[in-house]
Amino acid sequence: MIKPIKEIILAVEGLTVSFNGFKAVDDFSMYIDEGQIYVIIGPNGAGKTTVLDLICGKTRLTSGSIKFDGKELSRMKENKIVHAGVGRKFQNPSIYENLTVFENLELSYPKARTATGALFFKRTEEIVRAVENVAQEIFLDEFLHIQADLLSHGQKQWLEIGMLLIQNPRLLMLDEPVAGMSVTERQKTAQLLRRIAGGRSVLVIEHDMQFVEDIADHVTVMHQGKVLSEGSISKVKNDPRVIDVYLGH
Ligand SMILES: Nc1ncnc2c1ncn2[C@@H]1O[C@H](COP(=O)(O)OP(=O)(O)OP(=O)(O)O)[C@@H](O)[C@H]1O
Repeated sequence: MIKPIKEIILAVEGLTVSFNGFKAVDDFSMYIDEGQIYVIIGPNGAGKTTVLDLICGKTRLTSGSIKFDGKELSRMKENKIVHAGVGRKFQNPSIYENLTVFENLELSYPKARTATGALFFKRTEEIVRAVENVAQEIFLDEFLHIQADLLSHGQKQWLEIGMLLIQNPRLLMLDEPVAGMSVTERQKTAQLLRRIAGGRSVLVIEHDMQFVEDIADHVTVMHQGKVLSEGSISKVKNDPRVIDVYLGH
């Protein structure tokens, strides 16, 4: 059987940003396929988080282009980028600690957040079903009515992933999703991301190499704002330049 050619969902080309003359990201390019888990690794200060900031519109590029599903993102406002289908999770979970898991997910459901949606908001069958489905995906179906501050650190991270999933993004960007998690939680997160990636693309920044091995379809190593090496995990792991600047430390 001929393998179908995957569509590119995100094309980043020649991405450059300067902060007072310092190029944090320097002529960086990457292409993410539909359904792919794409991982960026590299030493501290390599420019990884800045790449996510540029894609989600938090930081404006100096030059280059960011095309998502054919649309140029670099001139769009942050909320328009979210609407276009790009979801981003930051390093620290930003959940509503005093609300339940159910309420956190419900609030993130797109229809519950529009101006009219908020005024005439009713807990419809559709919302309840969406919340329950996502809760099951993120291993929190038995915690729906627990207040979020009572969750473990790992469960809070999953809840925030769920709050993005319920918005049905086509590209999900996660900055160090397993930092501070137990080994079991890391394994479950890998399982979760593999399942998510069936229907959408996932861009992950991570330092935990075991986790990277468990999830990555493609690895790009960044160093000083540029691509140092890329390809399969086994290729980059054995690249002497990667060992020299990152893995050997
Ligand atoms: N808004 C900004 N203004 C000035 N310098 C910045 C800004 N954002 C990032 N930088 C600098 O750009 C460089 C890249 O930072 P970035 O956070 O992207 O690295 P990183 O690869 O994500 O590192 P880490 O693994 O530590 O998170 C750093 O030297 C940082 O100090």
